[in-house]
Amino acid sequence: MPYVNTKEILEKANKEYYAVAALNINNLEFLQAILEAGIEKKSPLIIETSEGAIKYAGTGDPLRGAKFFVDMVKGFADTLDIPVSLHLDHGKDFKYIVSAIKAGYSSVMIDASDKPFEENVKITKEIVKIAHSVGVSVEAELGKLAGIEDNVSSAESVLVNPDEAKKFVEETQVDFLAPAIGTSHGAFKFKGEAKLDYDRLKQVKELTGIPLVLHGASSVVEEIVEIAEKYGADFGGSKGVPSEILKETVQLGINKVNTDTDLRMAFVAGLREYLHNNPKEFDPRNYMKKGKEYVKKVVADRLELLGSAGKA
Ligand SMILES: O=C(CO)COP(=O)(O)O
Ligand SMILES: O=C[C@H](O)COP(=O)(O)O
Ligand SMILES: [Zn+2]
Ligand SMILES: [Zn+2]
Repeated sequence: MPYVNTKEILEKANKEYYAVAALNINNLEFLQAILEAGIEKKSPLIIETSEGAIKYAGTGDPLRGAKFFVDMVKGFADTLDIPVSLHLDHGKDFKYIVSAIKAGYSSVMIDASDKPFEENVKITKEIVKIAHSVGVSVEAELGKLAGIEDNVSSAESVLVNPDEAKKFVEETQVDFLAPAIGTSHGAFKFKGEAKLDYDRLKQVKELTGIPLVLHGASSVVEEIVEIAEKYGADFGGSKGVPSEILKETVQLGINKVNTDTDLRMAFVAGLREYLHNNPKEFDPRNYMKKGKEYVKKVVADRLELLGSAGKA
C-alpha cells in the first residue's frame, strides 16, 4: 500500500468517522520523522507542501521543486506498508498548481477563498477539470481564516456559510472542502478562550457529506513550548486548538487535520536543546536528531488523537 490518491485515504476516513493528519514538510528530516510515527502507529498519512516549500526546494523553479517532493515522498512511500499521499497545500498560483499536477502530486488545494463566491466557484471548477482529467483530487476553501495565511492576510475571520458550501460543492465537484470555522494559521490563534463554530461545521457536513478539512489545527503543545523556552525561545502568548476541541471537530465531520506549526515548534525545541547540551557538535545528522525525535512524538500523539492509528 504505497503512494496513493488522497481521495482514497479521506473517503475511508469519512466512512469510518476518523481524521488523518496532513503534515507540512519543507525538507527530508521532517518527512523521516513523520513517516516513522506513521509506521509505528500503523496510520495513513497525508504529506503536504506549500507553494513556499516548493519554491524553497526547487531553488525558485516550481516544477523542479514539485518533482523533488514527489521523488522523495513517493520514493519512501513505495517501500512502506502504510498509505501515504502528497498534497499541494494552499495552491493559489496556477504555475504551482500545474507543476504539482505534472510532477505527480496525489492531490492539490486550490485556495481562492479570498475571492468573491462566484469567482471562487469559477477558479475551483477550472482546477477540478484539469486535476480530475489526470486522476488528481482537489481541495478548496470557503470563508476566510483569521490571521495570516500563506500569501494572504485577512484582518477578520469570515466564517463559512453552510448553504453556500452546499452550492459550492455541487457546482465545482470538488473532492474535499475546508470550511472556515474560526481557526487561523500559526502559533497565535486565540486571544481569549479557544472556540470554534461547531454548528456551522455540523451543517456543512450534513449539507455536503464530503470529507472536510480543518486548517490552522495545530495545538501548540505545552511541553514543547516549555522545552523551547528553557533553551532560549520566546513563544510568549502562543495558543493553539486544544486536543478536546480537535476531537470534537472530528466527531462532527472533519477528516483532514492540517498541521505545520506544531512540527516546526517541536523541531526547533529539539534543535535548541541539542545544541545547548552539545556545544562541540557540528554534524547535521547528529544535531538534528532531537528535533526529529520531538516531531515524531508530536505526530504520533496526533495520530492517536485523530483516530487514524491502526487504520493503515
Ligand atoms: O493549516 C495549515 C496548513 O495548511 C497549518 O496550520 P497550523 O499553522 O495550525 O499548523
Ligand atoms: O498554511 C500555511 C502553512 O503553514 C505553510 O506556510 P509556508 O508558506 O510558510 O510554508
Ligand atoms: Zn485559505
Ligand atoms: Zn492551511
